[in-house]
Amino acid sequence: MSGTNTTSGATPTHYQIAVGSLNPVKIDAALEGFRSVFPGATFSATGVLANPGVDSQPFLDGMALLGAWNRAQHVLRLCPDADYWVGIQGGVQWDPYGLNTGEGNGYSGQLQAFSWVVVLGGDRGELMGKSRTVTHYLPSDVTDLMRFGYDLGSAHYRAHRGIDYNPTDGSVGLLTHGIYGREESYIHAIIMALIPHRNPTVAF
Ligand SMILES: O=c1[nH]c(=O)c2ncn([C@@H]3O[C@H](COP(=O)(O)OP(=O)(O)OP(=O)(O)O)[C@@H](O)[C@H]3O)c2[nH]1
Repeated sequence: MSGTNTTSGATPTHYQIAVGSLNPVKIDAALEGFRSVFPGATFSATGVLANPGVDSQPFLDGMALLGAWNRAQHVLRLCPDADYWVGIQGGVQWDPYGLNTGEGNGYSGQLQAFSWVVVLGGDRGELMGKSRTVTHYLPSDVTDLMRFGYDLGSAHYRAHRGIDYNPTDGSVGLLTHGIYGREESYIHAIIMALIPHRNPTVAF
């Protein structure tokens, strides 16, 4: 923590956020999320290469959560002087519900896409908040490519021959025609993951 707490016009408290990624979308989203939850403070965010410890495109909800947690833990070790440590990990999962087939077989053949966010705080990262972004379903051509090992970004790029695919907006930005971008999805999940930090006397 590198500022002074204030009640009367003095410098607002400044906090350092360490984000376990070099991806500017994730770093900017973390900054924006913290600023909206703690409007009386100032923040700066640094991206650090962190090891997710899972596949680059995990195919399971729990593995994406583990990736986000591993990133946050790694950046905590790399940047112990920061005030908050953030891990964000994208993932996909086969939709387990099968409603589109009507067969009740528990498997729809559709892929869901989402990301997990983990935010650590406290003196040694002992306070944890986590949340998942919104979920969207992937087109079948993208899904087919992912069956063959393409990650989400590359599958979109190949399915659309690069046209319209912009990694900053991501899959969600392309499919919503820009109404809802990747950064926005991360910001909303950061805000949710900050609930325990915003309510530090409440047990979760
Ligand atoms: O959360 C997402 N929302 C989207 O709309 C989206 N569109 C594409 N991707 C891709 O999902 C993969 C794993 O994501 P990811 O968390 O590993 O991110 P990343 O590889 O971009 O960054 P990083 O690993 O350097 O931190 C990467 O291939 C991303 O390009 C998205 N992820």
